[in-house]
This record gives sequence, C-alpha cells and structure tokens, in this order.
Amino acid sequence: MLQTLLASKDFLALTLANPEQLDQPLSFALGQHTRVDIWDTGVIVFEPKERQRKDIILSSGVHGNETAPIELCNRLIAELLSEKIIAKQRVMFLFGNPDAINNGTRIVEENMNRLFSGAHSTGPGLVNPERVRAKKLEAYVARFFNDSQAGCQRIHYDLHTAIRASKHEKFAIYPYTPDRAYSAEQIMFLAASGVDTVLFHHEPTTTFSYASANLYGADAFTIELGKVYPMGQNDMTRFVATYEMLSRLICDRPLELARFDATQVNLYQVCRVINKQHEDFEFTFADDVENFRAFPKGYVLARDGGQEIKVEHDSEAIVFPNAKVPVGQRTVICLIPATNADVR
Ligand SMILES: O=C(O)CCC(=O)N[C@@H](CCC(=O)O)C(=O)O
Ligand SMILES: [Zn+2]
Repeated sequence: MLQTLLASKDFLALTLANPEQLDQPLSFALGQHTRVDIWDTGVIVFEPKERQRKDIILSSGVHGNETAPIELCNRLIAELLSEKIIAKQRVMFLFGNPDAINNGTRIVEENMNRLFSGAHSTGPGLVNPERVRAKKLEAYVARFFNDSQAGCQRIHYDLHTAIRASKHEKFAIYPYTPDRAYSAEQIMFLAASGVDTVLFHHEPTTTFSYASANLYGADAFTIELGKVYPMGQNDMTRFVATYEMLSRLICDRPLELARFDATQVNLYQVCRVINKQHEDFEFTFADDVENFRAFPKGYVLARDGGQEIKVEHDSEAIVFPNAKVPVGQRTVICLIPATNADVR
C-alpha cells in the first residue's frame, strides 16, 4: 500500500480504494525535512521537522460530488509527496466522505456537514456511515489541534463547491464567532485566493468550520470554490490563485497580502436562515436563479405549509436555496450587506 502511494503520489486513489478504513496507520519520512503520518483513510498529516507558527487543516469532499477542491487538495498532497514543494507549516488534509466521493453524490445517507459539534451522536446516534465518519473526523481535528504549540495560529479551510451558479463565483462563510472581531488578514488572504465574497453567519451551526472556530479558536471557514462538476470535468485554471495562496501558506512563502479594504471585497451579513417546516415547502423562483440574487421587501420567496415567506428587509440576497432538504433543515440563507462588520 505504502509502495503504491510512494510511486503514484495519489493519496485520493488510496483513499477511494479503501473508503471505510485503512488496515493500519502509515508513517514515513520525506528526506530529512518532513514526517508524514496517515491516520486513517483520507487523513494525512505533514509535519515539518522545524515547526513554524501555523497549524493548517484543509478538508474537502465532506460532500462527495464537490470535486474541484478534492482535485486541488490531491494536487497539493502529490506535490508535497514528490517534494516539489516542502511544507514549512504543519498541515493535515482530510477527504471527508470517501463513500460519497466514490458515489459521485453529495451524501450517502445524511448531510455530513450538519453532523459536527457532536450532532453525529444525538437523536438516533451513530446509525449511518456519515455519522460514524463525522465522529472520527472530529477526533482527528482534536488530535491535530490539541498538539498545537503555544501561540500557534490554527487554520481550517473546509473546501466545498455550490450546487448552483453564483453571482460571486467563489465565496466563504465566516462561522458565528460573537467574541472575536473578524480577521482582516484572513479576509484579504481569501481575496488573494480569488474568494472575494464573505458571509458572516449570525448563529451557531453544526458545520465542520463552525466546530473548528468554536472549539479551537481556529480561523475557520466554509469556502465555496465555484459550482459542482463531476470529477475530472473542472476547469482547474479557475483555481490558480487559490492553489498559489494555499501553497504559499503551507510552504511559508510570503503571502504579500494587501491592506484590508472593504471596497475590494463583498461582505454580507446573514439576516436569517429559513428552515423547512413542512413537506410541501416550495420556492417561488426558478431552479436556475443564481446564488446572491436579491429580492425586494415583501417579495414572496417561498411557501411552507400554506404560509408565505416574504422578504423582510429592503432587499435580501439568497444563497444555497434547496427545497429538497429534510424537514427541519436549512432551505436557504438570506443576506443583507454587512455595513458595520467589526473587521480588524
Ligand atoms: O450549494 C448549496 O446549496 C450547498 C453548498 C454547501 O455544501 N454549502 C455548505 C455551507 C456550510 C456553511 O454554512 O458553513 C453546506 O450547506 O454544508
Ligand atoms: Zn458542500
């Protein structure tokens, strides 16, 4: 198994050939500079001999059909394994849901990105593969971040793609962190990566990025890198800036970030999340309406159990509309411009 990986440098292939687990953890050295530990299928850690100031997690494939970030991460892993680039920061890559990646579907049985912060074990408990895997992923994040040296910055970018097209092609969700100012440096890092739009969430969630922000004080984001396409059909030239900035981050090359300038980015505040109450929930707008389309006050966005759901602010933009979720889950996020965000 190790020989195959060392020859191919294809960690995704190893992961997808062993979607449930690996027989045993693997450990090896890259030259004199890096130790590599494979903790489980889809879980690989690069540890430079001389540790620097950042501990970085890059996760992808929490939704199995969101392939561009999976390809991007597999390329970074291959370049690290072949010593084309050398990690100067501690970095862990996670391929979240190998079964769903093999299936080419968002989920197998349940949306994994609603199962963090312990949600995997509430309600019916560990009854499906996504719940079992979410629990394991939480444990790997804890193991990784609990080994951070004092003063080390923790970073977690959970990489996704959106189901539909977006007015802002690449965007990030900043999890709810009521006790912290928003990081100007992180927002400018995202902008330099081609992610020029940030949504500030207004409440705790059970997403992967929220768990890392809340439990470990990490600079954590869900990052949407364009639209869903099948594996191998992504135009990877659209991710050149993202690849370049992640590579600089891992290798501790100069980030050369611009000073924070609110006019260079699109900042939105989440004003509400509409959850599905009844099976008959439906939107009034067409399936091909893109993310960030704005609707005026009073516009009927949806109907749910005979009730009309209307725009409450002068204008609200919508993101992630999806009527086909289970009752109780998010159908859409509504946004207003973030005019007073505390960015420092
Ligand atoms: O395009 C869509 O409808 C969903 C894309 C996606 O998977 N988004 C994440 C966002 C997580 C967050 O709010 O931080 C998700 O729904 O899990
Ligand atoms: Zn996703």
